[in-house]
Amino acid sequence: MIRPLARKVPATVVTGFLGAGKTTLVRHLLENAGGRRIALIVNEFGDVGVDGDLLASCGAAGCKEEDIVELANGCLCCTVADEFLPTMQALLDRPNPPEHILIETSGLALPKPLVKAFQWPEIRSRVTVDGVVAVVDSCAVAAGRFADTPEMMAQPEHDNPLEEVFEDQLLCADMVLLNKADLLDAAELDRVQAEVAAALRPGVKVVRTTRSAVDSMVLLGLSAAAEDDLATRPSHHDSEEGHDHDDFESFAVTLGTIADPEALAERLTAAIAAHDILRLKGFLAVEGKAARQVVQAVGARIERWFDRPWKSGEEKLSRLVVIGQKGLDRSAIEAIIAG
Ligand SMILES: Nc1nc2c(ncn2[C@@H]2O[C@H](COP(=O)(O)OP(=O)(O)OP(=O)(O)O)[C@@H](O)[C@H]2O)c(=O)[nH]1
Repeated sequence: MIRPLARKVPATVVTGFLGAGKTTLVRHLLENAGGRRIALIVNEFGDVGVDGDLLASCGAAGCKEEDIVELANGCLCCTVADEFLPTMQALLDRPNPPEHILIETSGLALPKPLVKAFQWPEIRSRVTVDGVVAVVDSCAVAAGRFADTPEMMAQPEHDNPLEEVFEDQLLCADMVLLNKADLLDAAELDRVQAEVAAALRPGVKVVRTTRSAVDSMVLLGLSAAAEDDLATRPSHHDSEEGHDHDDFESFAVTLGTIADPEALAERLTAAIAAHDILRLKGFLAVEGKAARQVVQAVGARIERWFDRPWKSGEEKLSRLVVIGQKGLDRSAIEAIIAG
């Protein structure tokens, strides 16, 4: 009897700048998996694993803790050989392998080196990149977050690290979500769409979303085989062997139990306004509360909610990760946050 060739396991790479809505998308996909067994690989910038932790506690039927793998050591696009390939192999070798693999990259990762890793002989015959999905913070684009400042324009050969990362993510995409559509009006969204479309390969589908809500059947079935057409996906870093993230930095702020979370939120707002903080996120232990509070800040916008009770034996600590471009004044930011 001739056995049919085993179908390759599709993998979706979720890219997008810091705070665009990648974890929100992953959660939406897991909640709408339609019974599919999905494994998730999460990589974050900064040493506090907020995304994986949030997903592990989301309680969605398609989201089992053992199916979430966190790759914490640095950037996924730079550690493919040491971290990513063994992780993929281990997932594929499971007695009950996943039917789809989702990879949430850090907001500062370049997707192309990761897609390239799918050409490695060890995994090439077993898994394919079904699609690269770029989540865009439409609000940040509208605010000119990725555009050159007049000072940058004044320099003849200027680099804008934010713009380069953002463009690399768009240039590699098979599908783009113009997310946070709820925060803009139609005319602003039209402008954002025109700006984003200029950086896309021909034929890439653009969808406007709020809270990354998109049809999971469409998004998890793009059949792009992206590893086979890398030449059509240019990158600012094509001529480099690897790339580093020297342009960006992060640090964690650890606080005890917070008596007045409102006052802390005001101090966070003040710190974000006074310093160029791109992203701030983490968990708070609030005095008198059995549940931990999630803090999510992207630019000036801060969201907070209680997600789950502290587990017994878990250290009740408040930890926030702060991410920005190189040169953040850590002690000044810590002083504002500490109050
Ligand atoms: N108003 C609004 N907020 C959104 C939307 N999508 C996500 N958010 C919020 O934006 C913040 C960041 O969302 P995440 O999904 O964590 O973003 P991310 O891309 O995973 O962030 P990093 O992993 O840190 O790069 C959270 O506070 C979300 O609740 C949206 O469509 N509209």
